[in-house]
Amino acid sequence: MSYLELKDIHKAYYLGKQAFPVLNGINLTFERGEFVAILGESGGGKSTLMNIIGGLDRQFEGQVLLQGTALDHHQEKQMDQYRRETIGYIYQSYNLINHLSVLDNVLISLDMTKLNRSAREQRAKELLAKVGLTDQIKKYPNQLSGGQKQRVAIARALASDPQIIIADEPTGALDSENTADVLKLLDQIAEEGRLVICVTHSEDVANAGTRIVRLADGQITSDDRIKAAYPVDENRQQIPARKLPWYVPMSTAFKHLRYTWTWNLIIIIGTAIGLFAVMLFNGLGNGLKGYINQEINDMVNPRVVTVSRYQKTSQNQRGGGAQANNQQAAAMGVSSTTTSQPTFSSTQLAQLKKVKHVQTVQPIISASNATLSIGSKDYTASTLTTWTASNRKSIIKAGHTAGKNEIVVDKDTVAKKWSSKNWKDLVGKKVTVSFQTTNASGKSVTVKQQLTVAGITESTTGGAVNAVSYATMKAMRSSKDLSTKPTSVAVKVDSRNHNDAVTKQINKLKTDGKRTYRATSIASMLDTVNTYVNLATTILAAIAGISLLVSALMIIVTMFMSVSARKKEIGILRALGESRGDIRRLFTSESLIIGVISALLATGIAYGVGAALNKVLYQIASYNMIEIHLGNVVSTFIIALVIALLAAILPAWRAARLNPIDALAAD
Ligand SMILES: Nc1ncnc2c1ncn2[C@@H]1O[C@H](COP(=O)(O)OP(=O)(O)OP(=O)(O)O)[C@@H](O)[C@H]1O
Repeated sequence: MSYLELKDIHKAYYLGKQAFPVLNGINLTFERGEFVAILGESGGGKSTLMNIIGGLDRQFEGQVLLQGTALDHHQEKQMDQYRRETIGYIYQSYNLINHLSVLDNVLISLDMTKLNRSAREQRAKELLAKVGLTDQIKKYPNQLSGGQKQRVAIARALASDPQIIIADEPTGALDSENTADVLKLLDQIAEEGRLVICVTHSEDVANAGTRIVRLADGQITSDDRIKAAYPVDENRQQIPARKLPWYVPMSTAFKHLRYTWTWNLIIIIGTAIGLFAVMLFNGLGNGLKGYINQEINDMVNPRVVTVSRYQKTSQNQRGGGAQANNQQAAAMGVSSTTTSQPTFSSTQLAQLKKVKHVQTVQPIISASNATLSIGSKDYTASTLTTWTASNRKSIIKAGHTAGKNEIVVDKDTVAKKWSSKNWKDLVGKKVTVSFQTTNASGKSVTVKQQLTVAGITESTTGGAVNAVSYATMKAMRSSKDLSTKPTSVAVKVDSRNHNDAVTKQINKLKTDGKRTYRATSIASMLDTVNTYVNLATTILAAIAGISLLVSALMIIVTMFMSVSARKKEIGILRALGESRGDIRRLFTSESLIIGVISALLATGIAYGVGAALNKVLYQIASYNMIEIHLGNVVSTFIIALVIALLAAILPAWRAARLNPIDALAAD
């Protein structure tokens, strides 16, 4: 049984339906320790035969047997393994990978062995020393002479310790001195017990071997042994091979990106700009939400739920926006209720107090369209209410909260109208408050009382706040024999988190099977505001995201260009034994690396620009308007990776589908 046997190999190329036969029944046997020269005219089919032996060509008839077992050229994985474990290639045009250093060119083959990292590096260095290139290992192929390149190729062919070395015109591009060196190396390789098959059309080269096979018209015309084959040490252990680990294509991709960094930098910057815009808009959305929430919380206590008696009005039935406005106003403690509204009994106040998580229950009485007369001038307070826990003290911009026979008045609609410059001076002035209401028997009654201005309020969320203490309101109404029962109630909850639960609970309370209360909380208003801010932010981010489409297209174009420019590399890697999956991983990794670097750059820019904008905006709003959260960063990375992955699919697929022989023939 021969080590390698070719049985009746036929091969024809087709142009359309027309066949051009190249090999017409080749029968040959080879043994290890031989240095076989296949000699023939140019175009005689030598390279075609080598591609069949090397497991690159699958379109032929006949059999290739390795140690008596026929190879199945249609089993892609089996052929990948065969090339990886058994074959080492040396080409006339060297076929080194330009973006890898001399050492890396050799290591790329060693990555498919089970040697550990340091052993792989040691072997690569030893092989490079053997071919006389110890000083050149850090250079790149374009920094070497032709002879040096071919020696790197020889070291690479030997790296994975293959039993068969196929050399296709290895000296075709070399001068006589380098030719002699290369032939000597090939002879040494055969002497080590390997099978060297060298294609040539030079008699001199052929004579350097142990056997000459002549090929003409697609057939063997002679087969002469000129020297005895070298003995083979059967006990010699071959270095075990393995599939390429997943991280190697990634590191090769990184090396390629580094080698072609200028072009890639442009793509990365382009992609990063789109990602940055998305991140910044999201950050702005967070900032705006935070700002609005803070502003509202500064003015209204979010732990307060405002409760009025439930009335089934025509507005309720329509569920119109006016009701929502009333509810919001009520939530701010600025109830627009009128005296004709139902009031709360003490039992009902007690019932509310008993609701779980309720801390205090504060009654409110409001009056509509009160007139505030200061000196000879009249001002209108659309609502005069009683001060409760729902009002933040921080809305008082001058003076203090209203005590007995005191009032706090709105800055814009009262104090500033009184004096636009010296509005603070209104504190301490006397004001006559009057409003009309109806008594128990339905008669119109005017309530009028002189009060002192205790403070001036400013609220930007719920309109004007004109308020007296509950005791003052009660006294004013008692003087006219009017009811002093509350028209609404401010319910303070033990924690903000229980706000919703309490609101729901109160709304569920029933008397005789009918709903009793309508509870509204500032939290629901904040929810509405947040929904709108989220919507606006998402729209802005989505518009910015359109630029990411351009980024994706840029990555696709780059990847396609990269595949076209690196066809030869793909062919070389396939010849070394890399699978289609490895090639796909190589280009996908490259795209993913572009995505990750773009996302990193975008994050850096976003934080930088965000900080700069915050500096400016802080002067205006005293708030850091750009708040980029970790979640925004994570989602940016996810977006970048998804884009990169999608952009890589087609180019990587195309690269993996390339026929290795066509790829190797690329310029
Ligand atoms: N992909 C192909 N499609 C069509 N014909 C091809 C193809 N590849 C090679 N041929 C033809 O097959 C024949 C054998 O080519 P091959 O490259 O095997 O010859 P060779 O002996 O190696 O030549 P050289 O010494 O010039 O490299 C040539 O006539 C060539 O034109």
